[in-house]
Amino acid sequence: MGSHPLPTPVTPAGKAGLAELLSEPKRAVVALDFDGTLAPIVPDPDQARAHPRAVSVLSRLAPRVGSVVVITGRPAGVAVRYGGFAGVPGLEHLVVLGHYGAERWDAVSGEVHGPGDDPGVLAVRAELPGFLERLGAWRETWVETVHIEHKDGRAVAVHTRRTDDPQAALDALRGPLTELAHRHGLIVEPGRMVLELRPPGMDKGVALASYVRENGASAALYAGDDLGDLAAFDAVENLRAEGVPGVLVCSGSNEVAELAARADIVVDGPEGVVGLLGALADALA
Ligand SMILES: O=P(O)(O)OC[C@H]1O[C@H](O[C@H]2O[C@H](CO)[C@@H](O)[C@H](O)[C@H]2O)[C@H](O)[C@@H](O)[C@@H]1O
Repeated sequence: MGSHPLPTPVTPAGKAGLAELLSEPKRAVVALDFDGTLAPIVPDPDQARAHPRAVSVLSRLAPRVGSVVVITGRPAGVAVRYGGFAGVPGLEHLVVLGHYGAERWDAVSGEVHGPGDDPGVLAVRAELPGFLERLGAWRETWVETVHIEHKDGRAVAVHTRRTDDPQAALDALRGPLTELAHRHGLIVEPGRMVLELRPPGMDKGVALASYVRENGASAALYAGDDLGDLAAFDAVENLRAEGVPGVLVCSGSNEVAELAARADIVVDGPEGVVGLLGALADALA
């Protein structure tokens, strides 16, 4: 047995979702965000790794449910690497949907499939250093410590976590980066101390709904921590309205309030998520 009891969802819809998952686990989809949910938030995005117990817990849970899928803003291959998800007994059927669902890795083939480079992203990539430089009023204060993350040719993320005042830097960058994104046909995806410029047309809600349908799932659980996960929360609520019960789990933090307000279960960050998944695996054993 794990050390965490299985929490009781606070809403009737969440209770119905968990009950369905427990009664027909082989028809359930368990969908999980990566950063902030399976992986603790760290200052350097390149140093993020799955929680030390995440892989072992997932490898216990995955054989007991219909499907486990990770849905992330990361490139799929990066999430697989930072998660340590490849070649793990028990995770032979794991799927990772990267770039908010635009890209797909599956453990069966070990291959990533997705669209190629986006011309708007390539243009932003070339323009961004000079663009930030021209915001000269900030140069001597925090712009030096803004971190640019190039996500293949599919997105560019501008991180402010390591600046002196991350929220102020984020607020100051939002307008200019939105103008830059729109000029190149992109959208701005806001997140935890990050503004990501990426192509429109896909989000975690579209990705989750189509994955649930593809698997003919009778129930879905989704766990996330950030604003990009709200679309997946919407998808679970839409699925419920269509008669597919679901559970909304918030990996809680002091940075994002929106998910906790809508969740059926709130746990304490990745440590709490791992505890919940372990309790679920125990309940299904
Ligand atoms: O969809 P996700 O898996 O949650 O990915 C969202 C973004 O996560 C990463 O940034 C966040 O995690 C970093 C590492 O802990 C942290 O430094 C940063 O402040 C967070 O915003 C990732 O770097 C982005 O590319 C993802 O889009």
